[in-house]
Amino acid sequence: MNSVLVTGGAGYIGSHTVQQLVERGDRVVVIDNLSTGFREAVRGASFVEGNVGDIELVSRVLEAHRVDAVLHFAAHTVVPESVSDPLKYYGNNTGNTRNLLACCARAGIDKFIFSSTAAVYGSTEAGVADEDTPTRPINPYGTSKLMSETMLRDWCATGAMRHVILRYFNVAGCDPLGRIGHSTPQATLLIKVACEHAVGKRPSISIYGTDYDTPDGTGVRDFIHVEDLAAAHLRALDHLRAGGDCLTLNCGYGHGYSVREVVEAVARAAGHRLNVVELPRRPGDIPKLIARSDRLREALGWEPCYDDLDLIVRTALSWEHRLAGNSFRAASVA
Ligand SMILES: NC(=O)c1ccc[n+]([C@@H]2O[C@H](COP(=O)([O-])OP(=O)(O)OC[C@H]3O[C@@H](n4cnc5c(N)ncnc54)[C@H](O)[C@@H]3O)[C@@H](O)[C@H]2O)c1
Ligand SMILES: O=c1ccn([C@@H]2O[C@H](COP(=O)(O)OP(=O)(O)O[C@H]3O[C@H](CO)[C@H](O)[C@H](O)[C@H]3O)[C@@H](O)[C@H]2O)c(=O)[nH]1
Repeated sequence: MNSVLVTGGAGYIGSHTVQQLVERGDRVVVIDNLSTGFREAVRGASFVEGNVGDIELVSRVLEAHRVDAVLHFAAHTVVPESVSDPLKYYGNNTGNTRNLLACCARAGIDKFIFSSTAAVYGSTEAGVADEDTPTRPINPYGTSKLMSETMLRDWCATGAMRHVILRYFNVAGCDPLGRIGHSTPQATLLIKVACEHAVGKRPSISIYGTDYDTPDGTGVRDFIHVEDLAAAHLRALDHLRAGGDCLTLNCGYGHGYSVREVVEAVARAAGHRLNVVELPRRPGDIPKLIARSDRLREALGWEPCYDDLDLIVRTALSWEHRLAGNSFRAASVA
């Protein structure tokens, strides 16, 4: 039986996808250097610790596990860090993706699913993006991902490979059964940070900017539950295995919530007030970004199961309690 290679499978989104693949009976091998991932998050799959840019190592794994498709999650993901250290991002996100593609070429692998980001769009006029919206990233993280997209399309144009590029919007929430979650150290993402405050790991939650041209003055984002996003990867894999064409797809629900609404949802889930500090806008933030995600639904037959802010927040908070060693309602959050 062939295997799927999942790079970055010990990380937040990769581990949820590995779990779904394993649960439905796919054979999976993970390569992860554990720079931000966790060995114990990889359950039921083979695990190889190493760098996805290491051509010899990756080539050995592709051959030994008879890999027929690659899901490429491994990357650095912190936007402000990409501004202060852009070469780190071009090296890991773009350079290492090039090496991985070279290994696939050598091994004759013809199916590739790539973790891209809504950050490739930058600031859009109406705060909404479909896949044909011009890509104008405003930070090196977004550019490093866009460069990988271009490289992948160019390689696929030779006929050697077919791809699905998934552009994730704001990913949040955790496995509703509490087996794995979002453990990234020094997290900066809103729902994770707010939940860390709710369990007492941080003294407050900051709202960056209350003067945007949005209904309540705070930023608006399209939050997608990690389980729905993982499910989109499985459908993308099936699409490629069935001989489907190359696709670029937004991954979001098509509607958004404001930062203030998110903070209120976390307070509701926690059952107590939060210490909210209102601060000026965070440099580089855009007011609003919502996905048009009709193409994902039409091309892959994907339908969300967790499109509910309170549910997203409850699963995230439940995991945060587990990390903090508190008792929690893991099995009942869904
Ligand atoms: N979290 C989000 O909201 C979001 C949004 C858009 C896109 N993405 C993309 O999704 C993917 C996964 O992100 P995540 O949130 O799960 O982050 P994460 O940091 O939890 O996962 C990344 C994983 O890749 C591993 N890794 C990094 N560089 C590696 C290398 N050179 N070799 C081997 N392993 C390496 C890390 O150890 C980690 O396990 C990334 O490509 C990211 O750019 C995430
Ligand atoms: O402590 C916080 C954290 C965030 N925010 C606000 O919450 C919103 C969302 O911010 P996040 O940092 O959670 O997410 P971003 O929208 O900045 O970016 C995320 O989603 C992008 C896609 O849209 C990229 O994929 C990127 O990798 C990922 O960091 C923004 O208005 C931000 O200012 C706060 O007010 N306080």
